Amino acid sequence: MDSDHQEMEEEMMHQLRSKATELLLREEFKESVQIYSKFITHCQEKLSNAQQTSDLQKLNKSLCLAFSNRAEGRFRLKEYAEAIKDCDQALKIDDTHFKSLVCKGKILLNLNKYPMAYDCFKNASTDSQARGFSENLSGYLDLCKKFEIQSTNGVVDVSDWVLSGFKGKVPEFAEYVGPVEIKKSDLGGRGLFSLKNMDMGTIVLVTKAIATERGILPNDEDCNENVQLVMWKNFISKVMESVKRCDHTHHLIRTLSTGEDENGVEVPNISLFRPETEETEVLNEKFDVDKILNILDVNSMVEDSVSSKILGKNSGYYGVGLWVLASFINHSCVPNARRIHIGDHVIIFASRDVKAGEEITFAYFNVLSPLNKRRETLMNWGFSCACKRCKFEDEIWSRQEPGELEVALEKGLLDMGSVAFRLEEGMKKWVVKGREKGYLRSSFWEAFSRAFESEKLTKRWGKRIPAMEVVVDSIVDVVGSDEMVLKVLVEGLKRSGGSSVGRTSEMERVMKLGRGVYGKIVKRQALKALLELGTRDHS
Ligand SMILES: C[S@@+](CC[C@H](N)C(=O)[O-])C[C@H]1O[C@@H](n2cnc3c(N)ncnc32)[C@H](O)[C@@H]1O
Repeated sequence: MDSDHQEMEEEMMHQLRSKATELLLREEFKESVQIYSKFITHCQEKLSNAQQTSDLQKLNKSLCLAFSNRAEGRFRLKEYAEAIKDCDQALKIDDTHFKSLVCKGKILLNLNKYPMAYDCFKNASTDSQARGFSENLSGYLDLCKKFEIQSTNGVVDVSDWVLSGFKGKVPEFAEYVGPVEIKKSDLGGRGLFSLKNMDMGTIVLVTKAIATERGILPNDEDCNENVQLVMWKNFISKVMESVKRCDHTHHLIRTLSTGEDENGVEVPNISLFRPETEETEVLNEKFDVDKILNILDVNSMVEDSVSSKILGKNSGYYGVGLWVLASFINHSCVPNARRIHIGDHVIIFASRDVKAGEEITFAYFNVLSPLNKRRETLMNWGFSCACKRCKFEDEIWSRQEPGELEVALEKGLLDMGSVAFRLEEGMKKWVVKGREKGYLRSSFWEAFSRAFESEKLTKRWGKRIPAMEVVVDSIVDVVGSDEMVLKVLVEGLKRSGGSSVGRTSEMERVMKLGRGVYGKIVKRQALKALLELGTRDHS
């Protein structure tokens, strides 16, 4: 090659490298990655023809840096698998390359590979460049350790964030999969089952969304619908992007139900979802848009009311997302778990004591409502509920009176104390006993709550219907803790004043219920703050 040609080529490589770096700094990652790819191809060609050791060294150095920078660009584009490959290429040239070690650490942290990420940051920290590094390496090392512990014991504590009034960065969590397995469920398709006894508030799993879309909904109903539609479209695009970017995400999403042939579906092994599991390479799974749309239809979740109304968010807030493992949890009108959304994570926890072998379920909607109302709501979900409460109530509703009471409740035909009283009398006649009383009291909770909240109704019906504590305990025993029940209890406690002995036990009941509503994510003081916010917000 003549020297003119060589000079021209060197100039062209110099231009490419400068442009790619400039684009990276300007955070135009897609374009930067494209130009780095061109540069890398040229560099590799030159390398294969290079003879002199000094040329080889110079080219290898440039190539190493280019791989490392392309990895950074791909990392920022969330193309994690490709970004890791680039880091490995750079580290093959120089196994102590500082930038590549840090970048690989950050990618592994995002992929929930905490011990491997720790090793990368540890190796990087021994490099002389570590001292001048703007990002805090020891912070990353601490985070890896913290997440590793969290991913094994499932302990999450957001007390400081709650007590600060939700100021600062929204907490981040490690992925955690508790003692659970996926099995066929009597409710429909597959479900998540507990392998151990868990007490109220115990965290079952913590998992990050594949994608979310959030916004504030306007008050106007028509506008509101349009905004929701746009958000839904954006959400779908985000999911599709994630699927295209990552084969593993695609593979996980494809394990979810499309709503068809629920009984013929495969039961995936829970280890597929554990953060410590090595990802097996899944190649060439067909990208089927219709299938993914069906999956999103069945499995997307709207962020629930407690999280959206209380945890530092505005009213009118609306969030939709896809959390893959949580999507295996079936609905039940006798749920034993609840969810709370913080940032992109969903935390699932027991809302009452759960026995080993029990299916973990949560309520997809408000189950403190009567049978026909629940059925109406379920029409939007496209399935009919096969839970034991629905089966039991189906039989009870075959009599005339429960249906009439439901209409009276809905249309306000009777005063609410009267509805509660008639229900209690009816339960004697229909020989409803034990926990099943809790089913029906849950169905007519609105009548009870309004009777307990009104001085006039309490005066009139107080002696003829069971005490608030009795009703609350029987409801919590079957449907777990619920924020609406909690609110009535807290308000009652505030109203009553009562003797200090009585107050202590009532306070304990409130705190226990609070544990079931918020889970073990906060210590006592922060739980009290949440209880205060919860009652203010729902009033
Ligand atoms: C988010 S998925 C839950 C996991 C699903 N069973 C699976 O196998 O992937 C929701 C679907 O599960 C089924 N399902 C959930 N709860 C149910 C219930 N209580 N009764 C009947 N089917 C239920 C319905 O088909 C529903 O569309």
